Amino acid sequence: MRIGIIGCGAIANIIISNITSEDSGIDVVYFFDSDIERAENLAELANGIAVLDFKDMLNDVDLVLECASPDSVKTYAPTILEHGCDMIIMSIGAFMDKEFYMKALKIAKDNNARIHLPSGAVVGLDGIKAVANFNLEEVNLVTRKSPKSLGKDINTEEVLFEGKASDAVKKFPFNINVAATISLACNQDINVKIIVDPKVDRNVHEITVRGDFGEFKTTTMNYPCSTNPKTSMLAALSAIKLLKSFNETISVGM
Ligand SMILES: NC(=O)C1=CN([C@@H]2O[C@H](COP(=O)(O)OP(=O)(O)OC[C@H]3O[C@@H](n4cnc5c(N)ncnc54)[C@H](OP(=O)(O)O)[C@@H]3O)[C@@H](O)[C@H]2O)C=CC1
Ligand SMILES: O=C([O-])CC(=O)C(=O)O
Repeated sequence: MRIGIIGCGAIANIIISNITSEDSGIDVVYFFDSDIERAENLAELANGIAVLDFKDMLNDVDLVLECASPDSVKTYAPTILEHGCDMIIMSIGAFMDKEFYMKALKIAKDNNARIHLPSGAVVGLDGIKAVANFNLEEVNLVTRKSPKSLGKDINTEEVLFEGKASDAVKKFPFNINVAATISLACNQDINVKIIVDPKVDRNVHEITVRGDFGEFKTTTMNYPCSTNPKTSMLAALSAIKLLKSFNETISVGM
């Protein structure tokens, strides 16, 4: 499978450093970034090709992996899907815009393309998907990050946001894509609290789900990426696992 990457930052660098075509059947060939130097550096590392225009990769890839920004999804995904290329999208917050979601869905269906949204920086999506249609009374996400991760200069704990996921992704587009992933998995605009906490050095996501099935809670205490503290390492690792799973005969879990 031939892949092109859009966005050559923290997630892309972890993916390239941890995936080989021998163990995955994946060839990451093209690299695009608004900063061409970043695309060139990563292309050099991966023995690939940096492109000045994302369209230059579309005739030669099976799948485009977006790890750039929610705006980039809205700008590039329609053209990519029209080409019949599959996509993995990390900036999942873009899909909380219902109109855009429906548009992307239609283009993908019309062009026989698939859109994959990895579990990213949280655990528990398997369970959330399983119980989604069984009368959920409560789905909550509490995210706790350091001032560095949230770009704040404060030394006391503070609730920065309390509300719905659809608002959270607008106010914190680079910190709370996981709220969109959970919302899409259970088909609800979930409740989100974002806390800046000087006592933590992890990106912590606590999910609580309650309904007819019972209740579960998951806590993910992520190490942030060294080059981008907003982003957890697990986000990149989940994309790597998803890429490798395309080549599996037996798949375990969801
Ligand atoms: N689903 C999940 O669980 C998670 C999702 N994410 C999301 O994944 C995305 C990538 O994260 P990460 O690798 O840490 O981000 P980085 O900021 O480290 O890298 C993103 C790169 O993409 C570039 N870029 C941004 N917008 C565009 C655009 N429109 N066209 C071309 N290049 C662009 C950036 O350039 P510049 O810096 O100049 O903007 C930067 O070089 C982010 O949107 C992030 O919020 C992150 C963590 C978890
Ligand atoms: O990586 C994380 O911990 C979560 C994150 O930034 C996001 O969901 O956008």
